Amino acid sequence: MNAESLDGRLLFAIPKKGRLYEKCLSILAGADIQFRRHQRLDVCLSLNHPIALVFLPASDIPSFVGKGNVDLGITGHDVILEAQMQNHVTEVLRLGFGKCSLQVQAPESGSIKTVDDLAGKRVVTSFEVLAGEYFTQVDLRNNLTGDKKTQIEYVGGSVEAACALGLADGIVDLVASPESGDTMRAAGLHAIATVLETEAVLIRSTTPKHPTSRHSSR
Ligand SMILES: Nc1ncnc2c1ncn2[C@@H]1O[C@H](COP(=O)(O)OP(=O)(O)OP(=O)(O)O)[C@@H](O)[C@H]1O
Ligand SMILES: O=P(O)(O)OC[C@H]1O[C@H](OP(=O)(O)OP(=O)(O)O)[C@H](O)[C@@H]1O
Repeated sequence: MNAESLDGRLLFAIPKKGRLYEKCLSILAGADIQFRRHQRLDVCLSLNHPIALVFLPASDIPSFVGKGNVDLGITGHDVILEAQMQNHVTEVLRLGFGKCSLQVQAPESGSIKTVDDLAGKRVVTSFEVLAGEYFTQVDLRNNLTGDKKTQIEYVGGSVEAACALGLADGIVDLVASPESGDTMRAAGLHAIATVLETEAVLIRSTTPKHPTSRHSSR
């Protein structure tokens, strides 16, 4: 595949794996967007529409869309805020799946019952921007400055293991809503605050990079 084969096509980013993947495939099927995904190839041309599907990590989609490298995408509202791309993408439609809450959690058996109990301690998360913003406010109201401030540490996954392993006093992680919380409970954690509610959204670039050029040959 080369750049010319994308000429005249709408580029549509889809999460390549994970929690949103299967639902996205259902949406494509429901819209009769037909494609054949070859093994190891992350760009596929639709067989019946002037569309190219680009399979990307959910966390990269806000930046690809926000910078105008692709035209449309599906990802989580949480991921857009974490990537700090909210001023560069427009959320066109809420999709009603991928619903979950980003929550502050602590060991159920311990003494931490509120976020103020966690202030100045160690928090592990994959959402270091959102957790950082949240605990900046917590630190301010607890008058914590300098090296007294809450320490936010990034991990790429399996966040809920951090407390049991002695890496953290609390975590910030996603909990499915309204249903599950199974991962949190299995790790002996309980939620003490909600940072935000999120779901999957359809996004487009607020300022498309090439508003006409790629589609000019149509
Ligand atoms: N348990 C869940 N229930 C519903 N939606 C979820 C859940 N966990 C995550 N999501 C949504 O799906 C998005 C992608 O999360 P997922 O865990 O699938 O990441 P991933 O694509 O596997 O990437 P990574 O490799 O970084 O974990 C999240 O940002 C969130 O919007
Ligand atoms: O409320 P629950 O139904 O238990 O879902 C919550 C879990 O789902 C997500 O992780 P995921 O399973 O996608 O894997 P990850 O931890 O590797 O990101 C999230 O990070 C939690 O761990």
